[in-house]
Amino acid sequence: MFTLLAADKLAQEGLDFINSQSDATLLDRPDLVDLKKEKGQEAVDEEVGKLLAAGGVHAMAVRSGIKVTPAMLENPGNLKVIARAGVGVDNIDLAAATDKGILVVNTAEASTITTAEHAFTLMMALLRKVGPAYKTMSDGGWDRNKFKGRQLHGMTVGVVGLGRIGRTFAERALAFGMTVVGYDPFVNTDIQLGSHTVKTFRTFEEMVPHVDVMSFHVPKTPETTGMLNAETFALCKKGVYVVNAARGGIVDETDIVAACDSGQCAGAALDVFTSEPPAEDSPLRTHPNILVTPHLGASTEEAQTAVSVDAAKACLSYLRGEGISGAVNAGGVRVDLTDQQAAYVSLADRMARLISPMVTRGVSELDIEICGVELGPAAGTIERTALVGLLQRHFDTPLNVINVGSIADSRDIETRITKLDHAKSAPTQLTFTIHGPKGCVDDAPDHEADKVRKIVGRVYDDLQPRVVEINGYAMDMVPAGHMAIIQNDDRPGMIGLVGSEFGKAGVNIADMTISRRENADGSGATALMLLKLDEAASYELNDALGEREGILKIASVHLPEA
Ligand SMILES: NC(=O)C1=CN([C@@H]2O[C@H](COP(=O)(O)OP(=O)(O)OC[C@H]3O[C@@H](n4cnc5c(N)ncnc54)[C@H](O)[C@@H]3O)[C@@H](O)[C@H]2O)C=CC1
Ligand SMILES: O=C(O)C(=O)COP(=O)(O)O
Repeated sequence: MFTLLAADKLAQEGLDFINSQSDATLLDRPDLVDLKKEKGQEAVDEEVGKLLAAGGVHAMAVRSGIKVTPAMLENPGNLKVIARAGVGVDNIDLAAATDKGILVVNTAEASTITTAEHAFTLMMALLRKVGPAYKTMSDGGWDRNKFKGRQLHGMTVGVVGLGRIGRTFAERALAFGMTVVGYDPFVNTDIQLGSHTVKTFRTFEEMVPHVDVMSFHVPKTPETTGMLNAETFALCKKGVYVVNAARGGIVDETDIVAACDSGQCAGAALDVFTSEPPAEDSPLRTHPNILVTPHLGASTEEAQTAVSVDAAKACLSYLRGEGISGAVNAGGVRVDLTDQQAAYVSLADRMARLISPMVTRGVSELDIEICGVELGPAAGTIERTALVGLLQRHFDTPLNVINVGSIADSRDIETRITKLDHAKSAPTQLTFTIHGPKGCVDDAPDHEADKVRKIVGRVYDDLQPRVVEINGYAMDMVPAGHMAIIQNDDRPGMIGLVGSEFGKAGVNIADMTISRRENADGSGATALMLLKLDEAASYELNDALGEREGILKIASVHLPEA
């Protein structure tokens, strides 16, 4: 049974969806938003932190009403996924979630039109002074001269951020006869919207002198924070209009008041604020040329229903292992794999775990060679699964496919993937080559092949995983259950010696494969035994065997049953 904590005010339809699922229960806590307003975020951290630590929450859905902080996620219990029922994840500490292996998803598509419509509404209302005109009338007045506005048709609007909402806004502006230009550092050409070309500028500073109105549709990042400020205002046409329905602080809140006071800015419409709600005495609330709405961009029946249902579905689908949609912090990982791809992901896990005890000197590079085009879509998943299998033995922190990428990055462990097409000589297979710390070679490798750790695996038609080579020793064994890897001198009596040590310890050997590798200098050969055991080999047994003459290395692992 999965429990979803709705930690914000989510539309009923998403909650109903959870309640309609036989494997899910709902913990609906819209009061957390009020708790934040009354007692602050720390109180929310404590309350949610307690719920999570108790272990009964598997998924959590939020909007922008509360923050998801490192303190809240200190002990996340069984929390596996956080869904942002909406777009912006700036209220979620992604690094903390990633470190704890928690998937973060958003519902990016569902509120695009609604938010673009709100930004457009703000632009129209701003230029026609709808806000102050309404206020005058509701106060009993009537003034037709004071509220003369401006016409959109013929104006140039600069769209900052040409993603989903920016483009949707731009299409509407074009329909109103505006000239649309844009700035987005990740869009490198002019863009075509219907029969119109939207000219894009290479820098924000280059664009601003050309526009009568600008509208922001960018995420809040260090680069976008304060991008419209006193300096960039000075580059604008006098009397520019500004719309911000993206995030508070992208337009500097002090500088916009000053620009509205000086007339450099003819008016601003703001839906979002650095701190929400802004202070009661904030000049943003009362400035005659500033129109404000309380973060209503995504607030329509249609969008809220869609984001709530999408968030609920995304959580359950991930928890059930059916798929990942809208992942913000799990690049490349997929669970919607074909049977064959899934079998190779499982093989990657087994190969990495099997070789892991032989990786005693550390890892600087992992080369993954994927042979077989059909495995291409699973490459990211294979990569992360392999990293988890390789590193987990050496880490106390629980690793998984979500957090392993950032942990590997933080330790400068480089992964390279080579994808190869089939050739007669190379069947569908995975090869992992693990390099020790840079500049470090095996203490005294007897063989060139021992400078690195290398393992090759395949999956046959029966979808069973097979290991077919370890460091130049050819073999064919299903890696499953309790296993021991023993490297020894290739001379008579070694099998008996190994058998008798296991016998003495009362551990039954269920299966065994032995492979011989000639020494490079022709001085003889070594062998690798791969043993399947009915139970785990104890440390004492490994130690005793390791002491015996002719035994070069021994390692044991426990893998899932096949
Ligand atoms: N007011 C509200 O209620 C809502 C606000 N939003 C805000 O709108 C933002 C945009 O949403 P979408 O269009 O769905 O996201 P998106 O990811 O489709 O588009 C964002 C665009 O910004 C661009 N960008 C990134 N850094 C930039 C920079 N330094 N300068 C210029 N462009 C830059 C990206 O390349 C991308 O094309 C969200 O991040 C969110 O903060 C979203 C929904 C509702
Ligand atoms: O989706 C977004 O990014 C929004 O800003 C909407 O926020 P909300 O869910 O209405 O609190």
